[in-house]
Amino acid sequence: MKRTDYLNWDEYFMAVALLSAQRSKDPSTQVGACVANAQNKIVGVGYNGFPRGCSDDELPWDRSGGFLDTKYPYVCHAELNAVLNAISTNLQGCRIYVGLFPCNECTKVIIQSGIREIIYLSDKYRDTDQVRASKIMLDKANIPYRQLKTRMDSLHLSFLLPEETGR
Ligand SMILES: O=c1ccn([C@H]2C[C@H](O)[C@@H](COP(=O)(O)O)O2)c(=O)[nH]1
Ligand SMILES: [Zn+2]
Repeated sequence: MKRTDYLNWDEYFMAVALLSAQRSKDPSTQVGACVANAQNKIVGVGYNGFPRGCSDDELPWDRSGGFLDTKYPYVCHAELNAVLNAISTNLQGCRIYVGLFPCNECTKVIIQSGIREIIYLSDKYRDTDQVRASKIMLDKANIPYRQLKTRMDSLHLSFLLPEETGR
């Protein structure tokens, strides 16, 4: 009998986004993104982090203070990295899976890249003007967005060998 508790495509790509987020050094919000094409192949992944060559130990991770003393002017958002890391610049018809609803700057990148759908988990910044602007642009551009509905609360990964766990 085949397994029935396997991940569906949406769960699989969101899990890849969440796994990618685990690479983020941001102490408060770790965001991951995964771009999948119409053939359900992963074509790009990313997470929020500082640009290449900008040391994680030298730039600030603070949320408050003078603008230049916070992470905000420096951090590359997960969606931007996923698009820039993609194996092709042509993302027409792709979907992007993100842990957090995209900000307005990421939304512009998503629209311009040709991505045709956004699937997200958290919308914790829904009351900000950035996310309001995202939704205005997405509605005008006819790009649907939906929150992932899943029967799963969590996913357990183990690095132990099967013989070590007795499974
Ligand atoms: O579209 C987005 C919006 C935000 N992020 C990243 C940028 C920051 O590293 C965190 C947000 O930090 P807070 O401390 O919650 O303000 O999320 C992103 O990758 N994509
Ligand atoms: Zn963003």
